[in-house]
Amino acid sequence: MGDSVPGMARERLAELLDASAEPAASSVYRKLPKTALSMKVDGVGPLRFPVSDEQAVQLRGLGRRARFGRGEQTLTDPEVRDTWEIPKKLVRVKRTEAFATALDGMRQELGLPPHCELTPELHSMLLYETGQFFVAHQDSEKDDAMVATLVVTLPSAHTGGELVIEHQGQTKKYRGLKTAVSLVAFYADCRHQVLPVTAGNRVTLTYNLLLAGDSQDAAAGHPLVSELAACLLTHFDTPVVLPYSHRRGDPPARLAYLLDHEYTARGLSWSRLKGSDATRSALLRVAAERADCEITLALAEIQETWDAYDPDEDEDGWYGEYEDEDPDDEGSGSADDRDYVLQDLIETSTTLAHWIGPETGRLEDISLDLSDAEVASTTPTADMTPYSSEYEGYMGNYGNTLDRWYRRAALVIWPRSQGFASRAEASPGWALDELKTMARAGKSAQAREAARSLESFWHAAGRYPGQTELLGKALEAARELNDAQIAVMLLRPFALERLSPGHGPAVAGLAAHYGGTWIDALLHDWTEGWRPGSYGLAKTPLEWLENLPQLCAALSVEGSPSTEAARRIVDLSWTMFAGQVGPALDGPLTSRQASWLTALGAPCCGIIAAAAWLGSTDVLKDAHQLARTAGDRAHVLAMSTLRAAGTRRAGFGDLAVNCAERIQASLAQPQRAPDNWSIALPTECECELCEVLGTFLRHPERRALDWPLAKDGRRHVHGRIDDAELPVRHETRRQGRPYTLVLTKTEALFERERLARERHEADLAWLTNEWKVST
Ligand SMILES: O=C(O)CCC(=O)C(=O)O
Ligand SMILES: [Fe+2]
Repeated sequence: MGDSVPGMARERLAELLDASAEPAASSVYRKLPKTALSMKVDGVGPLRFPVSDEQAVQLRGLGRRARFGRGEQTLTDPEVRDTWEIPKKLVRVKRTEAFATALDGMRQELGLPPHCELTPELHSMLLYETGQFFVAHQDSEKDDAMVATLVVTLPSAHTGGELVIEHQGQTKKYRGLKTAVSLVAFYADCRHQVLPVTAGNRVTLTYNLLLAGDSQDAAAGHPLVSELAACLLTHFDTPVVLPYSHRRGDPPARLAYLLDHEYTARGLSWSRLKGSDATRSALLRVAAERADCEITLALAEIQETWDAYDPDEDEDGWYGEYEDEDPDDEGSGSADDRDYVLQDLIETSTTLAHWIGPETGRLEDISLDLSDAEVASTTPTADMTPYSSEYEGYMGNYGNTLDRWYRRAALVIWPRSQGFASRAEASPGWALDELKTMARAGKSAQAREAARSLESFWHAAGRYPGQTELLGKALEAARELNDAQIAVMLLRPFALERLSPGHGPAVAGLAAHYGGTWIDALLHDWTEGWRPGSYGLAKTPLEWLENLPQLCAALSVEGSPSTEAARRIVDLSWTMFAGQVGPALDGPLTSRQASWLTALGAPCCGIIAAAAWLGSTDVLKDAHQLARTAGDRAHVLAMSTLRAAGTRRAGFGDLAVNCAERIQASLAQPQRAPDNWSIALPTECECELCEVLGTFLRHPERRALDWPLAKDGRRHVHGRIDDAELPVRHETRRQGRPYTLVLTKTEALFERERLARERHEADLAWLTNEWKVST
């Protein structure tokens, strides 16, 4: 089977389930000789077939107006139901073998498996005289086992009185006979009615048909089961074709078969599956069992991205030229999802978000991304109704796209032999607990083998939600498994910035157990994402750096390898921080730079405090070096670091002194003369335009410049002024060709310098008070 075509088994399975969904028939008919049944009614005696007018009159004498149910009530209303009901206790029916045989044939035609049996339970005997009827209704299921109704029409001369049965838009009509018994059985969800009798009398017996045998077992004998099981075996035995290559990978780890009805997380349960889902699930459960697989119910989040367009959109409207000052029009449409024309499906992503825990039987949150090779469905997702959608105008990568989000229930199936790995991928926290429990119970070899089975996907563990808790569990399991290699495998996917002070004792324990070299290698792996080119100073590491002192304190067990680990963590943190910040300290201070550097104060303070506490002199030396970098940016960083530290503290002394000196030097500079309008342009560009701009800006008296300049030139000059946040207003006078760029120096030039002096004075006073810096 290893060389089957990938994906074929999945498609076949979906086709088979498509065919299975509809029972062979929803109502079935049999005609029997009048000898198939004999009856006696107390007060009338044995009935003779066809039922004569005289016996009909006698029956009517015993009858009472038939009731019908509506909600909780039982009512009589001749507008709804006009028929006589003969009290059941007066009625004796004897059914022959022929009757039983007919019923078994009907069972089969209704699509119920052979090991199941339909047991008729007499519900009522009814007499419809000329003109009587029963309007359309659905029978209530009076018994949990009731699946259908059987109507037996006794032989009698009559016209009209047809039994009309509807199901899924189809209508069937059955009529009674004068000389034979007719049987009609129909599923309980069929609507049906009795048309008015136009002549004679119609006499019927109605039965509840009870299904014996488990409804899940009901699928056991189904002819499709063995083929479905074969599809599963092939699916789990056929290597997938890897995307973007023609190489074969491993066979799929699981199969998720998407169901057709909607379910809420709360409403998801085997016993409440709707319509065709119930039939298909019952079949797949039996097939999974036969193929030695495990199966559970899950909820999937699906996102489809379609290449789409809006038929109403005027094409020029999107791409028309616009002047540089005009705001860029947002391309997102607001029209209804169904107004767009779908072209190609670009991408689908399917994630399982919840499932019924295979062991607990309770709904659990999980997060498992499925590959296309792991998903099958009979109804394509595009035929369902999305719960949300979003249209995006031209973005560069594709043309216009329409994203749609759906929620679908799914049956998730995996080979029992891979049960641990398969479940671990969906809920890694469960897996880690399980490993710990196994190891603690003395089943070390088994636990290690189970842990090794995670290797192929465990690298993704660092992306699961709830990292702090998960890392805590991984640290525990890594210790219990008592195997240095497996421990690294379990821990490697996490990142250093996931480590919180709460993890300290566990890490200290691991370092003591597996040794300094081991923990060093792990820390190296954990900072993979910190190296240049990975990502900038994202939010999490910044906050994490603030808490470094607490983490180091938690790690520092006297003279143990974990104190070394703490030092190493501080080293790595400083290298990352300095690598990111150092090169950015050069250049003018804009408001954007200032707020970025201000936010870096607390993280920088975290590193210095931790380094001071651990006595990491190299880090401290380096930090002070960085803070002494020339320019306003380094000063802002140094000041905000001191502000974060709050008051005089070990490790920060040099920094405070250095800041104070810098401020004093700045305040010693003469103030700007009130008529000096000279502004420096940062030297970043040496083009001709910037030369003109620079000359104008430097000029101590000139305040305004009228500059005829074409669009591209104007845009460049705007850019320079805005980027450096210069106190210069720029406007375009739209007259003549080219337009004229009008530049005007503003009063902000003086105001800013005044504010800067004030800030310096305040900072100096604070440094003198809090840090005891002598001035
Ligand atoms: O008399 C019949 O044919 C059907 C009666 C019926 O629908 C009922 O009793 O619910
Ligand atoms: Fe009925």
